[in-house]
Amino acid sequence: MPDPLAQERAHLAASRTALRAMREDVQALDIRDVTANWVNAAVLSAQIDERIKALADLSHTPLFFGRLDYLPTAQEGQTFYIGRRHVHDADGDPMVVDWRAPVSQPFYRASKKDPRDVALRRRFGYTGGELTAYEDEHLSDPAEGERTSRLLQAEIERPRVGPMRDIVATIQPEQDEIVRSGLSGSVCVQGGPGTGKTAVGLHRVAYLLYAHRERLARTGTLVIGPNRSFLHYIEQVLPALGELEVKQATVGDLVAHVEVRGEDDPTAAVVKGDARMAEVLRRAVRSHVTPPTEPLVVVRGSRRWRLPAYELEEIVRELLDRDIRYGAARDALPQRIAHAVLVRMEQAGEAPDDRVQDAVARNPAVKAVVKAVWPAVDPAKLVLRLLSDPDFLAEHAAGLLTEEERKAVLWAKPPRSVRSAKWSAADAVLIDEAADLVERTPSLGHVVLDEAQDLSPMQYRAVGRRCSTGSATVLGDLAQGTTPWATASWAEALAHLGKPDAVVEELTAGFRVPREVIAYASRLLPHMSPGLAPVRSVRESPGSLEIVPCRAEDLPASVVAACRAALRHEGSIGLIAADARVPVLAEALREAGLVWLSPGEETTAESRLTLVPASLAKGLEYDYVVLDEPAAVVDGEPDERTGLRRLYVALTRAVSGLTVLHAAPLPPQLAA
Ligand SMILES: Nc1ncnc2c1ncn2[C@@H]1O[C@H](COP(=O)(O)OP(=O)(O)OP(=O)(O)O)[C@@H](O)[C@H]1O
Repeated sequence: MPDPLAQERAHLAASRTALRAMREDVQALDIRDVTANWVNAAVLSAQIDERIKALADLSHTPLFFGRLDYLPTAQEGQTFYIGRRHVHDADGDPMVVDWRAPVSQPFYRASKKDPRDVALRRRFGYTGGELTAYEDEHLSDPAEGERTSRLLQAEIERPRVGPMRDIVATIQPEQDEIVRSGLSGSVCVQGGPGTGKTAVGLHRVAYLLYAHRERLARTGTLVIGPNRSFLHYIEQVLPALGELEVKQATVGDLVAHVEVRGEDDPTAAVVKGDARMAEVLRRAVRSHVTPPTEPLVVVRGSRRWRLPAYELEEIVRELLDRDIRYGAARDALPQRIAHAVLVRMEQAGEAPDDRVQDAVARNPAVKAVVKAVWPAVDPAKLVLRLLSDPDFLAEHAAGLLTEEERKAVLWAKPPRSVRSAKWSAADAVLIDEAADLVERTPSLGHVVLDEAQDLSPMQYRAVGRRCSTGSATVLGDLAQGTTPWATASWAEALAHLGKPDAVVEELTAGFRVPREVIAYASRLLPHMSPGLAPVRSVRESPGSLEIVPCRAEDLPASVVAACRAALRHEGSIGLIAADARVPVLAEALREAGLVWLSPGEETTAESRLTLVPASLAKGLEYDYVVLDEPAAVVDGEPDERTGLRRLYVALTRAVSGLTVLHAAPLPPQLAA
C-alpha cells in the first residue's frame, strides 16, 4: 500500500506548482495588443495586479484543508480537494476547488445520517505550511460509527494569538447554513458569546462574493463593526479568503456629516435615537414647502403667460403627496411648472416643443417661485435648528415627543453655527436621516452588521438605508446589549432596519469560552436577560477559572502578578478592567516593567499583553484573560442591568483561562 500521507503531500506539491504556473501565466500577459488606449491599459493592468495578488501562495496557509471522495454514483466518483481558492492544472482540470463551490458543500454539511453521496471525507492537519496529518470519515460505510474529529477539536482549542483568523476549514453545519443562505434574503443571527457570529458573517460575505461576484462588484459590500479596534481585529479574515475589496466601517463613519465632539447624557441620547425622531425630521423638512399665494408670470418675447396660484399649489401638493425625496421633488418642480405653462401656450394656439419647456423651466420667474416655495434644505442646519429652537421643535414634535423629551434634546446653550456646534454621535445620525429625506442615500448590495444589539432605532435606519435595495446579515447577542437604547427584540430591530422579513437564526454552540467559565458568566443571564439560554461550550479542555480575593491596597500588584503568570502560557493575554481603573493599572504595569498594548494593536511574540477598558472588550478575544474588580465594571455603567451585561461581556473573552481578582465583594448575581 502506498503511504497516503506521502501521496497527499505530492498532491500539495503539485498544486503549489500549478498555482505558480497560473500566476506566471497572468504575469506573462501582454496587454499591448488588446488595449485601445492608456486608460484601458491602466484598468487592465490594475486588474492583473489584483489577480496576481489573489494567486499568491500564502506559505502559512495550506492550499487545501480537506478532501471529498464522491460515491461512484455521484460527480462521476471524483475526488475533490477543498481549499481557499481554485487551482487548476495546465489542462484546466481542478487540483483544488474553492470551498464555496457547490461540490465543496458536503464537506461542511454531510454526516453519517445524511452522507450526501460522499464516500470519504478527509480532513488535513498542518504545521506551518506542511501537511502533517489526516483524518478520515467513511460517511457511507454503515460499519463505521460517528466520531468527533480530533483535528476539528484541536483547531477549536488552539491557543489564540493576534487578530482573528478564518474558520474555513471547520465551519459547522449550522454555521454553513447561514454562510450559504441566498443573497436576496436578509438573515439575523442571535448567538451568545463565542458562538461564531462574527466568523459566520465574514464567511457569508466571502460566499456571496463568490456566488454573485459581478452584481456585488457593482453594488459593493460593507462590514459594520462597533469600533476601530474591533474592525482592526477582524480585518485580515476576508483578505485571507482572497477577498480584498470589502469595506469596513463603524456606524459613526457612515454618518460622518459633521465632526463629533460632544456627548449626550443618556436621556437625550435615548430620545435622539428613538424612531419617532424620523417623523419629527420628516415633518421639519417638509415644513419648508410654502404653498404659493401669488400667480406666476412668465414673459417670453412679447407675450406674458400667467399661472394662477391655485394651479401652482396643485402642482406642489401633487409632489408632496408623491412622497419622493425633498430634493428630487425640488429638482422636478421647475419642469412641472414649465409644463403647465406649455399647456397654456398650446391652448392659445402655439406649438411649443421640449426646448421651449426647458427654457421656461430656466426662466428667472420660475426659479424665483421654486426658491420661495421649495427652498433648498441643509440637513445639518435643519437639525441645528430643531435642537436649538424650542418652538420649531415643538411644532414638528407635536403628538410625538413629550415636553420633557423635547427639553432633554434641546441644547442648553444653542451653538451659533454648524461648525461651532458640539455635535454628538446621535446628532450625526439625525443629520444622516435628514440628508436622506433630502436626497436618497445610495444602497449597497450587501451589509454585514456586527454587534447589532447596541444600535438605536435611528442607527438601524441609517444602516438600513445603506442596504435598502440589497440585503443584510445582522449579528448580535441581546444579552450583550450595553447601550441605554439596546435592542430588546430582533423583530423590532429588523423593522427599524427595513428588513422585517429577515430570518432569525440562533447559534448555541460556543467555540471560545471554556465550559467552566461560560457556566460562571451565565449566572448573570437571569438577572439581565431572562429567557436567553446559556451557551453550550464545545471545547473539551476544561479551561481554568480562578477567583482571587485581594486586599484593596494589594489589588494592582496582584493583577500584575496574575498577568505575569498568564504570560507564562503561550497566546495573547487580555487584562480587562473598568474604564475608570485603567490608569491605575497602567501605572502598576509600568512600575513592574511590563509592556502592554491597546486594543486593536497587534500582538507579537514580544508583546502579548493588552490592557482593555471594559467598554472596548466587546467582540474581542484573548487566550488568557485577567479581569480586574468585577464590581467596578458593573458600577461603571449608569444602571445595574447594563453593568451586569458589561461584566458578562468581560467574563466571556477568554479562550483558555480566566483569572478574576477582586477587593470589593463580587456582584451578588455571580453567586452560585
Ligand atoms: N466552526 C468553527 N471552527 C473553529 N473555530 C470557530 C468556529 N466558529 C467559531 N470559531 C472561533 O470561535 C471564536 C469566537 O468566534 P466569534 O468571535 O465569531 O464569536 P461571536 O459569536 O462573534 O462572539 P461575541 O459574541 O463574543 O462577539 C473565534 O476564535 C472563532 O474563530
